[in-house]
Amino acid sequence: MKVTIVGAGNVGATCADVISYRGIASEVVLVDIKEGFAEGKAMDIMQCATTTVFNTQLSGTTGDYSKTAGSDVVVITSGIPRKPGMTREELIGINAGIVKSVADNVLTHSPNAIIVVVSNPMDTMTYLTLKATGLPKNRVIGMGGALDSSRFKYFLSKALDKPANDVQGMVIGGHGDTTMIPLTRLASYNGVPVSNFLSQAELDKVAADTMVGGATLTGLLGTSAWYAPGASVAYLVDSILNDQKRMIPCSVLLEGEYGQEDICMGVPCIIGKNGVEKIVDVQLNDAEKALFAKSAEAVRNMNADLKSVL
Ligand SMILES: NC(=O)C1=CN([C@@H]2O[C@H](COP(=O)(O)OP(=O)(O)OC[C@H]3O[C@@H](n4cnc5c(N)ncnc54)[C@H](O)[C@@H]3O)[C@@H](O)[C@H]2O)C=CC1
Ligand SMILES: O=C([O-])CC(=O)C(=O)O
Repeated sequence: MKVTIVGAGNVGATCADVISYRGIASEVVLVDIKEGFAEGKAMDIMQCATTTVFNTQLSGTTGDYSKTAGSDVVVITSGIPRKPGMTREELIGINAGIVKSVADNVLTHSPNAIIVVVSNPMDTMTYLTLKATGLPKNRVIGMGGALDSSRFKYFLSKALDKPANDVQGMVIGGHGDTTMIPLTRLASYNGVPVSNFLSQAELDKVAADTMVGGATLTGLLGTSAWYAPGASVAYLVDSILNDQKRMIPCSVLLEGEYGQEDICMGVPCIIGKNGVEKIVDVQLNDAEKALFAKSAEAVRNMNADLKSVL
């Protein structure tokens, strides 16, 4: 199975690294626009093959998309990340043009690929990719909810003082500082509702910390995060390539689901070899429905800015 990752920067290279050492794909091609950068990242990761023990074949190219031909999955991480104090939405001006041209290039050589969109503002970039390529909706998947959910579980585990892998939880809605919806009502500690252990004030703090999880890391690091983002993309790619049919919140085209039309937003999806195989309809309560509608309004306003590129 072959994966192309466009953008060999922090997130793209971390994703390639995780895919390799976990043996998720047999071949990974990194593409970047910066001369020699993807080649260098691929060589550096390949030199781990005998110490972390993997057989994945990695290569890099500066913009030669013929090397990506026949990819099963293409991950788009190309574009700029935010700096402290910025929102993801402020990246649209530069990233929209990059994502659109990259999507065209990859499809020329891999017409059957499933595309995973990572570049921010991710929900809008996913919508752009879908509209610009005309691909069926099962083949364009925005990655955000997997990451936001892993952060949610991290903050829950800290509040509970229990291992993160014993915590279940999900974040839906937009992948933005104010648009994410951590579903605290449905989160559990090994199947027991977390409200059995945490007060409403503690749960509210977990939700608030989750929503600004990316901004907090950007403030600490000076650029946005990459370890958890790269690993989250690899987790999603694994479910596609190995047909695991995991339920993962992803940004996908909604056509009436969750009361929304013509918008890509985070909802729980079954992810398998066909990409998005099913959107799972979770019964939200009235407060959650209102948050989802508000989140959709913000994402829709952002999508309106795509008029110049679409
Ligand atoms: N959806 C999500 O959950 C997350 C999204 N992101 C987003 O992912 C994107 C990448 O973030 P980082 O890897 O940290 O940035 P980075 O700056 O480390 O890497 C981006 C790479 O894209 C390359 N690039 C730019 N234009 C290109 C083009 N036309 N073709 C090929 N390569 C091109 C750059 O040369 C650079 O190496 C950002 O937009 C960031 O906001 C980051 C983390 C999580
Ligand atoms: O915060 C950012 O800009 C990058 C991102 O999407 C995340 O880490 O969640």
